[in-house]
Amino acid sequence: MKKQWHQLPASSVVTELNSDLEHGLSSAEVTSRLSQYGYNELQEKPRDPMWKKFINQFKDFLVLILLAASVVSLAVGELADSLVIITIVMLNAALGVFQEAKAEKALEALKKMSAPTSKVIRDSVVTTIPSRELVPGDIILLDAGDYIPADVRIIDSFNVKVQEASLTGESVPVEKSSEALEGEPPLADRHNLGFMSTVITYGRGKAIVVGTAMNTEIGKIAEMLQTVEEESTPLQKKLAEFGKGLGIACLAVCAIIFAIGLWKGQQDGALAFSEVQLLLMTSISLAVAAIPEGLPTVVTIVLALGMQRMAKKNSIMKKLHAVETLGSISVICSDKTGTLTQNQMTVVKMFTPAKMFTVSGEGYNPVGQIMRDEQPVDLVREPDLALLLRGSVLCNDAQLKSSDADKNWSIIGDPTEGALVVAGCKGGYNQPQLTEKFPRLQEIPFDSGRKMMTTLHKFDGQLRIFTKGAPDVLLSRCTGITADGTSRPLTEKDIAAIQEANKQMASHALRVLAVAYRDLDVQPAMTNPEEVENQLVFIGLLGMIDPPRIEVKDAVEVCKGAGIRPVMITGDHPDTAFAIAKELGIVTNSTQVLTGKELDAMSADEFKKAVETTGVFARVSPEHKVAIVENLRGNHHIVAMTGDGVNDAPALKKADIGVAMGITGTDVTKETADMVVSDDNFATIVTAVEEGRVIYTNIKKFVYFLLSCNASEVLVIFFAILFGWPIPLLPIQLLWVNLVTDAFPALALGVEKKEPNVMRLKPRDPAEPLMDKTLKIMIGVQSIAIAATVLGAFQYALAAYNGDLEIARTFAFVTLITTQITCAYAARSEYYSAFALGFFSNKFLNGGVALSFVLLLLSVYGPLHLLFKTIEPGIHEWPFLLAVSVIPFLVTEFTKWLLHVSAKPVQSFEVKG
Ligand SMILES: Nc1ncnc2c1ncn2[C@@H]1O[C@H](COP(=O)(O)OP(=O)(O)OP(=O)(O)O)[C@@H](O)[C@H]1O
Ligand SMILES: [Ca+2]
Repeated sequence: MKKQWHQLPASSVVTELNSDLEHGLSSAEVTSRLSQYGYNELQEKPRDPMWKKFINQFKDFLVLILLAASVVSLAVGELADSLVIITIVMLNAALGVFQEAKAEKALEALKKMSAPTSKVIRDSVVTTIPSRELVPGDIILLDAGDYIPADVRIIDSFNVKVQEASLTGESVPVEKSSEALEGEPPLADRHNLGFMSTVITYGRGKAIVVGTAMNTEIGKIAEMLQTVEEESTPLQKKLAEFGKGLGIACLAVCAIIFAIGLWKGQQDGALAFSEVQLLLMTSISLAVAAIPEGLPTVVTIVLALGMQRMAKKNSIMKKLHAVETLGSISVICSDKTGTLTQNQMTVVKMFTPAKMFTVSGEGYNPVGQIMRDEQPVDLVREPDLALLLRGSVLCNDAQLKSSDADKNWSIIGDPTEGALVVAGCKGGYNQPQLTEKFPRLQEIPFDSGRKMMTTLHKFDGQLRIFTKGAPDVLLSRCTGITADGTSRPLTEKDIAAIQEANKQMASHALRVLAVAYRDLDVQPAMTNPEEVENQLVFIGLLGMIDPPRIEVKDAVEVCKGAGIRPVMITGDHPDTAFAIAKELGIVTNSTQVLTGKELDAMSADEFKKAVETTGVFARVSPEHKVAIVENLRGNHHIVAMTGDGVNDAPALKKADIGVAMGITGTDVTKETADMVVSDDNFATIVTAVEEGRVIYTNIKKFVYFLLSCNASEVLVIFFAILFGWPIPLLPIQLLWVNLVTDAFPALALGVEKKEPNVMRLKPRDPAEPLMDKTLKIMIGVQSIAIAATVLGAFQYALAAYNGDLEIARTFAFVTLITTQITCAYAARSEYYSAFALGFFSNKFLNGGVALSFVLLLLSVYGPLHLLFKTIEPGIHEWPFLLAVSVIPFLVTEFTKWLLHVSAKPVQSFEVKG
């Protein structure tokens, strides 16, 4: 029998799969394998087909009644009427399907955007590709924090530990190795295999893909991945509930209208069957028109469109609800490195016992000089400096690259480490040569809890480890210090001098790393960092500059104006952090800085108070981040928290909005996060908050518009019946109004541009109801104004045209549509008048209004006017019709002005701390 992957040595697996450890697969080979094996994705359940979606639209009870009623009228001979009603209902359903499909598509597109990626060797180079493009035989690199993207056979493992709970249920990470195994151990014990969708929690390694897609262990179990239902957002839930209540109220009102109508009719003598029928159809049509059943779908569309806009501005929202929450954010906790700073490190200072050196040069370009007292140094005379450079180049996973022709230097890996490689180059140490001369035997990878990294080398015929890390941590592990090429015990005086040098660099905003070494007689296991990173000999310090991002300063300013407190959280030294935070305007005073140690010493109460006034948390570990989020939330803040490292996931999960970094972030943080910032930039988060606020107010706008339009329709019929007037609008006319105004102008309001004061208001309280007092007043005023105008026009026409009902209904019909579409302009802002916003600044609204107007003309002119039972208004009627159409708009604008004047002026909020 053919041997299984775990039974073969790694090298045989590579040969078996026709791959190459160094060069990986070629593009041509990948193409052919892709067509053979297909994409590396688990199958999803197919979505509902169009026709099913269409049918679903008719699940609404009322619509069914309406259809039934039309069929009945069809039977009794009202042919044209019933057909028109049925057609309108179909159009409505089609619109519903269209909206749903649009929402679905937008969500789909976003899901693709945040798809996982893998680092793979192809055509001899390391590239990052979407994991779905992996094929068997691909050589991939494994890193802590990544998902294993397919089933793989481990080739190299540097302490790779994998959490396989999703497959085996075992929550303790398993250590992986490359050794071949005998027999048929259970999955959980196949230590040389990695399984799709499990998480690397620690270490680094290399592996070869042996199975993809449904051909993986998880694929075998899952068979078919259920499409994850997008959970409704709080707003959608609120709206759905609200809509239900509104629906019941509408039904009640329509029933009352029907009852009053019957009663009034009875008083005027017996009602004819056709009159009862009209009354019934009117009540049902009114209910159908007035119940805003499409509201949740429109909200989804607006949210999804908003997500697409945000994606163009580098923030990828992973969950719909996050778009809403963004608008309420009151604290943004941000990493320093890369988010507030450029993450373009350059070593500018070096320190070896009692000596300070400066380094010239820019960025990753390895051209520059190491100087002391303005004189270039000779490394032969500075053995400690030479060792410092070699140690920092060897204990390093970054690589320096140049795209030869234009001498554009870049690094692969961690920028901090990249800076060290560059510094090494400036001192004449070429990294590849150095690593060949002193090969790495083992390593303990960096982690932000330990704040150190260690590698073991064969160094001039002996075993030597190099450790680099945060100076304060490293120094506490040192017992010796270098002294002109040899070493001696570390003294208190040495420590003071090192700390002084460290402080000096840090206060100039430099990030400082320390390097140390230790010689060993036997090769240690390197599994327990405590045992190895000990009794070290201090070599020196390297200070590197990481300039703040320029745009962040403005973003911080915007935050403060918007009642949002920016907070820096960093693993770096407090002095470095303070220097940068001060430059960015996050803090002004060093009393606003706290360290992880200080946090540890606090009582729960002190901690809770401290988070209110602290602008910088330095030297913190991922556990501190969790505690900071918890306390801020305990103080009723809505918190956004950024993270990139393996251990940041818990903090991201705890935050109201977890923000993962697109460039430096690990798979796990991206998976946990609600939002991924693709350019790692703090300013992008602020832009997203702004967008979140805009989206929320836009939703408010169209809810307001839709409800006041629908309410006005109910009021028109209600009062007409109450006063014993003829019914001013026919069922088909009501349904048509609903179709014409609900769809286009309302949607256009959902994509309004931002109002000038969005970022000058306080964050919205998430408990605040969508329908606040202002909105309720506005809906009341506007719907009454529309209803009064329509009824006025109806009565005027009755009087002016000798009680001709058809003319009067046409007047009511035209006025209802025109008043509603002019009111859409008033709905564009709660604060600003339509005149201030300008009438042409929302082209979608203008388009929607124009379309509505064309549909209106179609229903009063030409062949359709017969179906809608309207007369064709003449040139003499239009001046009146157009003049009255602006009345409700003006009334609304006036009310807005009154409310605006009486309300507190829009202001800037001073932020504590
Ligand atoms: N590759 C590395 N090797 C050794 N030590 C490192 C390495 N990277 C960082 N350090 C040290 O560990 C400390 C903490 O690093 P960590 O990545 O947790 O936070 P940070 O990058 O400084 O800040 P932020 O949390 O804002 O990104 C650093 O200040 C530095 O002293
Ligand atoms: Ca970091």
